[in-house]
Amino acid sequence: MKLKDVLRYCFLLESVNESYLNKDITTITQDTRQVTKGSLFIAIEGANFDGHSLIQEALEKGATAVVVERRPNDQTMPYVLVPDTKKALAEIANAFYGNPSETLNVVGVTGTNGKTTITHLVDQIVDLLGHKAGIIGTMYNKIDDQVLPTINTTPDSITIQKLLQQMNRAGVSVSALEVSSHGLAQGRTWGIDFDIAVFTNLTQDHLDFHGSMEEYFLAKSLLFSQLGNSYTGKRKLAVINQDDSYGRKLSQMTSANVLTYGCEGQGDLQARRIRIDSTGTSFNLCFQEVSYEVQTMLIGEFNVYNLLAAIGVTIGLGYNFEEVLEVIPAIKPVMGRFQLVANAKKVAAIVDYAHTPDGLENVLETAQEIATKKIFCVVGCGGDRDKTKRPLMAEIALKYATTAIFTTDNPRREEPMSIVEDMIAGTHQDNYMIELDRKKAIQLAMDLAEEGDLVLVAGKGHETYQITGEKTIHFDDSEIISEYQPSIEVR
Ligand SMILES: CC(=O)N[C@H]1[C@@H](OP(=O)(O)OP(=O)(O)OC[C@H]2O[C@@H](n3ccc(=O)[nH]c3=O)[C@H](O)[C@@H]2O)O[C@H](CO)[C@@H](O)[C@@H]1O[C@H](C)C(=O)N[C@@H](C)C(=O)N[C@H](CCC(=O)O)C(=O)O
Ligand SMILES: Nc1ncnc2c1ncn2[C@@H]1O[C@H](COP(=O)(O)OP(=O)(O)OP(=O)(O)O)[C@@H](O)[C@H]1O
Ligand SMILES: N[C@H](CCC[C@H](N)C(=O)O)C(=O)O
Ligand SMILES: [Mg+2]
Repeated sequence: MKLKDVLRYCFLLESVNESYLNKDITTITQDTRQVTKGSLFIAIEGANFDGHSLIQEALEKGATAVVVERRPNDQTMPYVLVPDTKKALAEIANAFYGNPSETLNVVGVTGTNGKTTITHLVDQIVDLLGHKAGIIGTMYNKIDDQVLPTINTTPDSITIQKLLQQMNRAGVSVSALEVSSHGLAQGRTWGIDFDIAVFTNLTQDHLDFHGSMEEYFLAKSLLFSQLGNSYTGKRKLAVINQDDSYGRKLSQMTSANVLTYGCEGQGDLQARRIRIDSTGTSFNLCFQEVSYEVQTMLIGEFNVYNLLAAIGVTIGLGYNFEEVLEVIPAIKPVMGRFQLVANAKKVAAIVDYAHTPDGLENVLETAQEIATKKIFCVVGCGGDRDKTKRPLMAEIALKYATTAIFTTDNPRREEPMSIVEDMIAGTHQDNYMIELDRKKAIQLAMDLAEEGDLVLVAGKGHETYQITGEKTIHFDDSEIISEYQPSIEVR
């Protein structure tokens, strides 16, 4: 593709001369390590590196031109000056991969908790109705049945646009994207023509990155500014949790049409009479003054919210409402989200990805509804992440659990014991134990649990690894539970 075509969606402050604009671009990249002959290199200022300091290296490796937001000292080099290279990266990726979101139905899901669950619910509904779906998110990226590994929940713009192009080529009709606040703040989703945007909730997380809840909310709200309105010919819909105060604010802020949902008596889609047991959840769904009985294998009120959001998305997609309701009982729970794991002790053992105060509270509330006796909660907090959520998570564990066992999550570059110390700092309760070895902590909870008790292992859900320092080892909470053998003697 010619450079001028690659740049067609960009706002250029200064461009290289005509002869360069007609040169062929073989690849686009923001990483000098991936530059080959004919690449277009886009300089990004990141947390560790400033790509602008690497433009000479990119040219030496054969880049045809570089895209910058600061004019280089050597103005004879082939450069393109733009106001914002992160935005330009997204626009360039969009052009290079053929503007795939124009033809795909793209659903963006944002909020503190529920993104992975909702994208998987949408994926399953679309699939059960006989269409092809794709996912970009925390656990993996998925193009119809093809599963690809991922690093970020919301990848960089080039990866996203490439995946969307592959989805288009594979005949996917609906692509469900998890849109993280980091992704929004770093402009990874600019250039995507979203059709539907979902807001789940906003509670404390990532304050290390955003600084305050206001900034965090502002980042989340960018998805809804980007959604635009319906005057472009495409149907645009914002699906918003009406029970969340930030959700109510967003409804006022977006220029798109809004469909609200909730469980507290407000919203276009409402769940009433929610009943929860260890096999699933049932509720009455009220929509346009008609009430429908819904049954799902998913457990917990928080999952009712997730299901309402997914149903809202299908309304936005124009699917037949009754047909959607018919497939709901067939939807399978999402891996690592209130996942019941069979075990030799025959106790209710649950693995869940709750890694925020609100997530943990929701899950423990649900646990309380199905537990008949004691609750043991194994939980830790991630290293190199928001420290202020640590004591809040410990407090919640201590409030709901008979005994909490504090352990490691992914300590990353932090000292495991100091993370636990942050968790218990200030607590006056003593119903906890500390076992830093997560495997031993899970086994300890299983040892202590008796018939009728419940063990909740929180924080890592589907993860199959543990990161300590620079080392990543295989680690799987559910594997430890299912392989657990009761010892004769209780430790
Ligand atoms: C702090 C953060 O968000 N970092 C993200 C960011 O990387 P960065 O800013 O550190 O980049 P950098 O290393 O400073 O490099 C700057 C630029 O120089 C380039 N470079 C660098 C070195 C070199 O030799 N040559 C070169 O060209 C890089 O390619 C880059 O373009 O941009 C990268 C590309 O988009 C991301 O992969 C990376 O995510 C890291 C891995 C990460 O852990 N991020 C987490 C915090 C995150 O984003 N999490 C959210 C989910 C959160 C949630 O639960 O909601 C997510 O969406 O994953
Ligand atoms: N709607 C919800 N409201 C509150 N808590 C929820 C909700 N849905 C899920 N949770 C809790 O949050 C955890 C994470 O859920 P999920 O993976 O769907 O969220 P996410 O937004 O994708 O998280 P991440 O930001 O890590 O990608 C679940 O394991 C559960 O404990
Ligand atoms: N997307 C979240 C996931 C946290 C999961 C938890 N297990 C941890 O490692 O802290 C984050 O990166 O903050
Ligand atoms: Mg997720």
